[in-house]
Amino acid sequence: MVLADDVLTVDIAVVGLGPGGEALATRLARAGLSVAGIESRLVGGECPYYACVPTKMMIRAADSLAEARRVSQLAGSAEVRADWAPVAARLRDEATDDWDDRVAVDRLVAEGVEFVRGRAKITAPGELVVTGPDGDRAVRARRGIVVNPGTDPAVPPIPGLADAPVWTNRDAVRAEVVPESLIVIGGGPVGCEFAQVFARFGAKVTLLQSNERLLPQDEPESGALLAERFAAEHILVKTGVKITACDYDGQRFTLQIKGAEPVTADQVLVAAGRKTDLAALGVGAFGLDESARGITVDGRMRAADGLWAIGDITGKGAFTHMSMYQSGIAAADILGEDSPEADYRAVPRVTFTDPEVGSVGLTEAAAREAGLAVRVGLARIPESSRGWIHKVGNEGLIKLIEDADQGVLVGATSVGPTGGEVLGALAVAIHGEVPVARLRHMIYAYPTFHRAIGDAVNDLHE
Ligand SMILES: Cc1cc2nc3c(=O)[nH]c(=O)nc-3n(C[C@H](O)[C@H](O)[C@H](O)COP(=O)(O)OP(=O)(O)OC[C@H]3O[C@@H](n4cnc5c(N)ncnc54)[C@H](O)[C@@H]3O)c2cc1C
Ligand SMILES: NC(=O)c1ccc[n+]([C@@H]2O[C@H](COP(=O)([O-])OP(=O)(O)OC[C@H]3O[C@@H](n4cnc5c(N)ncnc54)[C@H](O)[C@@H]3O)[C@@H](O)[C@H]2O)c1
Repeated sequence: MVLADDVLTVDIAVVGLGPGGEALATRLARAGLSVAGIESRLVGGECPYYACVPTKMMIRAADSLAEARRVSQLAGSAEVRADWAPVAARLRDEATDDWDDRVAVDRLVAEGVEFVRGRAKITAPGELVVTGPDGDRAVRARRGIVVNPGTDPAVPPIPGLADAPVWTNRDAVRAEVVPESLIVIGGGPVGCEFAQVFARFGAKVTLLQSNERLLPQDEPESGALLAERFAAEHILVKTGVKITACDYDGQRFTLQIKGAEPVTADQVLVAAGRKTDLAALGVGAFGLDESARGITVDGRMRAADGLWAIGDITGKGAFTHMSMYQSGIAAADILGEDSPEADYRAVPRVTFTDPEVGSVGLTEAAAREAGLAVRVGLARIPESSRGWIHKVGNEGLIKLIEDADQGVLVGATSVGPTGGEVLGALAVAIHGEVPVARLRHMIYAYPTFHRAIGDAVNDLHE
């Protein structure tokens, strides 16, 4: 790298070090390129500090409480007293180093990446200005710029909401105590995961969802099943609601709801989706539309000549595994390596509620909308041998979507106690285009949860 006139000149600048950006900067530096890694908050991004890792630790703890509470129906008796303190300590000490990225920064620097702390704005192709704690720094990237800026929590434009001390996911993972009562706004993956965790730790939870169902990106059967479980755990779910105002009196929050009674709680958690800001990133310098929600990329992650984009911003699925997948493809393109282009036919996603909700590929509705000759197969986990043996906590299902013309699966859902793990087999079937006829003659181990896949295959019908 060359420093001239206070300009940091490198081969590649990586803006935003989420999971994919961090991996990409490291890989390019290892390959011998000079790389500037630019991060305004924490190296590693949302996933290790505010999202996947801390929330899954919370879920692990909450699930252990739920299992202990099931003892009375299976194995005697157990007295369970929830305590948030070990969870808060684990998130602070084990997961996030008290939300400190020193270890990650040192690792990056040891790999040869020039780390720049600050917010980058692209000013021209190959040129950026980074505004950091010590002022502005110019960066020139000779071969191009990779953006991995992720998203921020969106707070809906409800009067009074933005001014009140509501939580987003970034506050909820730092909670030192569980509120006595909690309103969760949003019934997507974030809202559902947090609602169940805090309810299992004793909060009286009300979940307000504008859509008619929970997890609207998934099959309707999944959301319905989750709603049943939430009801059994005394989580009050209201769907199809329109929140019209938020009042905060210094202690309690009251949300006004159109055509219904207001709801009051000690805390509000906003989990209503994510937002992006392409103007702040300056991608207009490459001729891109800065009012768009995301950045369109080709199969090699190219957004323009000298600009690559990876992660949530590409709109291909807001998951860490997507960020990492696209990171590998962009790296291969930059390094001139031979690599297949991106293939999004079998994108898996898992919401880690209990039961876990996993899905891959197309939903039934999406397959029909695409004009495919759809056949659907369904198997209920409680009706399977393993489900019956498992007894309490056995809710779940397998739903398969076949393209009958091709004789292959194009979509699948796996809900159940290990729904996310069972999903692996279905992702292989879709990704590998395994003929349904072959799946029908496969041997599924007895008595596993995944054996229900065989039942769903046998159920495939128009
Ligand atoms: C509560 C929650 C739970 C989740 N759980 C899961 C899960 O279990 N599994 C899963 O696969 N996914 C999960 N996700 C999604 C996952 O967190 C993201 O998909 C993942 O972090 C990948 O995002 P990314 O690579 O696009 O960028 P991010 O992780 O969002 O990182 C982007 C980084 O870029 C930085 N940045 C942005 N703009 C600039 C700029 N101009 N200059 C410098 N730096 C900048 C930001 O500070 C940030 O650190 C969850 C999300 C949430 C909110
Ligand atoms: N396990 C995982 O992989 C995981 C977990 C959490 C999040 N994520 C990813 O993070 C992203 C963000 O998740 P999310 O759940 O925040 O967003 P989302 O967009 O998936 O869901 C937000 C929900 O909030 C509802 N909503 C929006 N405005 C509302 C309002 N004013 N009142 C009531 N409800 C309202 C919507 O109907 C929607 O269902 C998703 O793309 C998801 O894939 C992944």
